[in-house]
Amino acid sequence: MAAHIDVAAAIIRREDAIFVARRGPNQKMAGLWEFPGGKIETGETPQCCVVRELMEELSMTTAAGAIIATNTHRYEELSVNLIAVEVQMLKDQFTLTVHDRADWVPLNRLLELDLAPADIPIAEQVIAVSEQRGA
Ligand SMILES: Nc1nc2c([nH]c(=O)n2[C@H]2C[C@H](O)[C@@H](COP(=O)(O)OP(=O)(O)OP(=O)(O)O)O2)c(=O)[nH]1
Repeated sequence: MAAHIDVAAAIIRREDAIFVARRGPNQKMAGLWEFPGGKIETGETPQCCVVRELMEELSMTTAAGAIIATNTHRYEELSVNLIAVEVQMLKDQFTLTVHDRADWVPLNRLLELDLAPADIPIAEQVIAVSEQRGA
């Protein structure tokens, strides 16, 4: 049976744009765009995980809110349960360490990115939620 992991990913919104990062050359799935985050450790909430990972990988100071979307994707050898958490940046700064690019992408262009496969349904749910909220 394929290994299974729970991963928390940050949905950081600024006006009509979402923060995305591209997986760096030393990471699995290098070159694909993702919502930054990482594996949830035992006993950790998705919110604690995402705040910790954003600090570790991007030196970003954040606060996490509600879970906005989830998706389980089966890669060849790994099943990833991706939990997308709404996150606020508390300071407008970050530093790339594991990613090689980051960008703010308008919601209506999110699906044009070469996203990690698990992230496509998450992006669709984020777009749907924003449309329901009327913004
Ligand atoms: N962080 C993150 N990982 C994702 C996304 N989509 C997706 O399929 N993944 C996969 C890639 C990896 O197999 C796994 C999380 O890996 P990671 O490398 O970011 O997590 P981590 O920092 O805790 O891992 P590690 O380097 O310590 O091994 O989930 C996403 O949007 N964000």
